[in-house]
Formats: sequence, C-alpha cells, structure tokens
Amino acid sequence: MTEEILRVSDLSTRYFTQEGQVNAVSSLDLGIERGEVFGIVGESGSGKSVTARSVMNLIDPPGEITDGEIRYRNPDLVEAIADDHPDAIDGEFVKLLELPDDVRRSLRGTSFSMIFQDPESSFNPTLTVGEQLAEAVEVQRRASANPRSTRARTESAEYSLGSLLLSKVLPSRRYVSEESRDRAIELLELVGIPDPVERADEYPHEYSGGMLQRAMIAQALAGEPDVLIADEPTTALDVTIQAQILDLLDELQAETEMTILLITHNLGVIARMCDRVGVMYAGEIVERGTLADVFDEQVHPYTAGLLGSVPDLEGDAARRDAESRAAESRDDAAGRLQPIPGNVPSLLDHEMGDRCHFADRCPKAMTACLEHPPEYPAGGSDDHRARCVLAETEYDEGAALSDGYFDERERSAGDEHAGPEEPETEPPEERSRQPAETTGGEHQ
Ligand SMILES: Nc1ncnc2c1ncn2[C@@H]1O[C@H](COP(=O)(O)OP(=O)(O)OP(=O)(O)O)[C@@H](O)[C@H]1O
Ligand code: NI
Repeated sequence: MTEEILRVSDLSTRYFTQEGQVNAVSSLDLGIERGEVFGIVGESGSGKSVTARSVMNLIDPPGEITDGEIRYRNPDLVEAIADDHPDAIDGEFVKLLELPDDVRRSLRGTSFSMIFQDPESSFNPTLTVGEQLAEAVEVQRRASANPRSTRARTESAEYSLGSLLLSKVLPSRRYVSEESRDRAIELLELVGIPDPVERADEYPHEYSGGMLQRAMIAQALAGEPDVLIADEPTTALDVTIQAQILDLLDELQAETEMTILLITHNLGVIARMCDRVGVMYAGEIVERGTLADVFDEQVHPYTAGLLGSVPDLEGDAARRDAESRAAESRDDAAGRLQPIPGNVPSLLDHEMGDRCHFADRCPKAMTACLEHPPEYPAGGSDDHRARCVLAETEYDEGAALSDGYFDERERSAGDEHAGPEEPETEPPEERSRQPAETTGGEHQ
C-alpha cells in the first residue's frame, strides 16, 4: 500500500526584484508517495529548482514562499513537536511552513536531503571529504539519539553549524566520533568510491567531477533522509559518468526505499528513473501522470513539444510507446528536451497575463486559451492531469488564434515596443486583465 510522504498544496514562491514580482512558482500542487521516484522536467527557468528549494526551506531573499502548504508525513516527528508546535500538526503530517526555522533546519539531512548539479557547492574546500561526511553522520546520530526531542534535533543542527565554524580553526576530528568516521568510509564505499580509506583523507579538489558527485550523494545519504531531492544531479557530467551515477541512485533507492524527487532537463533520465512525472512550465505543473500518461498519452502541446512529437491533429499519429522512447533516450542526446519555437515566458507578474502561459508558443492555441486553464483530468491513469483545454475539448481550427496574435498584442503590452497603434485590435476582455499599473504611465 502506498501513502503520500509529501504533499505540496497551492505553493507559490515569488521573488521581489527591482524589475518587479517574479512568479517563480504558482499555485503548485504535488503529491509524492513513499518510496517512489517522482520526476520534474521542464525548460530552463520553469521553476523546477525553486520548487525543490521551497520544499527544502532554502529560499533566500528577495524570494519568499507567499502561499500554500507543504505537508510531510512523519508520525515520529509529529510526536516530537506535539507540545511545542501543535498548530503544525495535521494527523500524521507535519505542516512544514508552520514550523520555526530552527526546527525546519534540523530536518535537513535527516528528513530531507538535497543533491545539486554542482557538487563543489556542497563541500567546504578546506576540509577533507571524510571529515565532512563524518560531520553529516554525526548530525544524524545526535538527532536520532533522542528523536522525540525537538531540542536534540535543533541542537544537532546548531552543533553542526558551530563545529563547521570551529573546524576552520581547529581540527574537526576532535568533534566527531570514531564511529562517525568509520561510517563516513562506509558511505564512500557504498557510493562506489575506490580506496575509500585513502580517499576519505583527500580534499574535494582532489576528486574528479564524477567522484565528487558520488561523495555528495554519500553526504546526502549520511543522515538517512526520508526524501532525497536531486536537482540535475548529472547534467554537469559526461555521458558515461551520468549513467553510472544514475545506476547508483537507482541501486540506493531500491536498497533504502528512499523517496526521490528528481529534477532534470533530460526526458531519458525521467523515462529511466521515475515512476511519475510532472512537466513544468512558467512556474506551474502543466501535465502530470505516470510515465505512460506523459510519454504516450500526453495532452498538453508543451509536453508534446518537449518530446519532439509532431503536433498531432489527427489523434494517434504522434503517440509513442513509453518503453521504446525510454530505450531510445538512453544512449544519446535523444533524451534532451526538444527546443520549442518561441521564448521562455517572462515570469514577471505584470507581464504574465491571465491566459494559458504557453498559448503564445502553442501550435493549437484557441480563443479558450485566453483564459488561464485549471488542471483537468486527462484521460490516462487516475493521476493523469493537464492544465490545458485540450483535455476537455477537441482542437477546433475555427477557434484557433491567428498566427502572430500574441506578437502584436504582447509587444504593445511590453515596454520599448509600446505604441498607440495596437490597442484598438485587443479584445476588450483581454485588456481588462492587464494590471492597471502596467497599462498606465509609460504605455500611454
Ligand atoms: N534569486 C532569484 N532572484 C530572482 N528571480 C529568481 C531567483 N531564483 C529564481 N528566480 C526566478 O525563478 C525562475 C525559476 O527558476 P528556477 O531556478 O526554478 O528554474 P529551473 O526550472 O530550475 O531552471 P534550470 O533548468 O535552468 O535550472 C527563474 O526564471 C527566475 O526568473
Ligand atoms: Ni534549476
């Protein structure tokens, strides 16, 4: 029986920049089951990393989670925080956004771990890899020594931070137990690093990219996390090493039954690793479902575009078998996202409009797409959903938006091209959707 370990509801994360409010993630829903590998795929800038960082509580100013809830199922944690934070509890779930920062920080490493594209960022260059892994193990030991105490958890996080600072002036060896050092070596062995005893004494710069990636995975596993978030874990590596790292993640996942949220540009990686997938565009999941739903029965023209399917006006012509697609994507660049004509959308609030955000690049845009679509059931498995009117209605050429429809309109809504000639052709209901402050002033 499966159960949800993580439930993200209506999550919005904004960046308040000089240029305006950036809607990096908007009203995002996401449910991840214990033990599954859930993939998020999408073009650059679609909000994948911001989603991951929101779950990890790693959003820094000027960013802010402005809305939503993130629930994490962990009955032990529920018990541990029951006295101090009753408002953060919902049955077996803990509402992460209701927890104070120190408690959330204490969940890092032990409940949630994250691996990044760039392993250098996860290591301190002045400490050996072994020392840093031992440190991560030590944090976990302290937290699990008394899992029912929030104090133990938070102190272990502070301890870790404090000892990290101290370790810059004193040998950190003094602050970690022999057991933790032994475990660090075991972890290096677990992730396939040869001669782990010797390698433990080396510094990060002495590792190759692939080896450092493995070491980062070891570091992420040191706390035996429930959920591992892997953000483009292999993009920076060459193809052979990529495959090895994915094999490693696969093995570790099978062994530990860890839940993985895997973020990637590469559909081959999704096909090979994931159980379910969400396709992101402009801060939203625009299509989600099982691999078969998304690879084989996709509804959203954006998904089809990423897969490189020819826009399919007939019905079945562009359908592909997910398995053969997966096999095909494995060996070469076939898993790379196909470039889609047009520009990645601006996520600036005053430039986004209230339409389907993909409509300006969509080969099947219709007048209905001038309204922002909700998520519709999309005809595949029970989990299959698409934020596209095509989930509900057939494509109707008679209702198609003219070529260049958005070029004309949005140029006038933009800044330097603004001119008095275009607004006459705008449907009045569209014009009223523009926020008042952008249509005023400079455009008139
Ligand atoms: N520190 C920041 N300041 C301002 N805007 C930001 C910041 N970080 C992210 N954003 C905005 O959030 C959007 C989504 O970024 P995110 O990093 O989540 O994209 P992504 O899907 O992970 O892309 P990539 O595949 O390139 O990693 C960006 O396009 C950017 O506009
Ligand atoms: Ni990213």
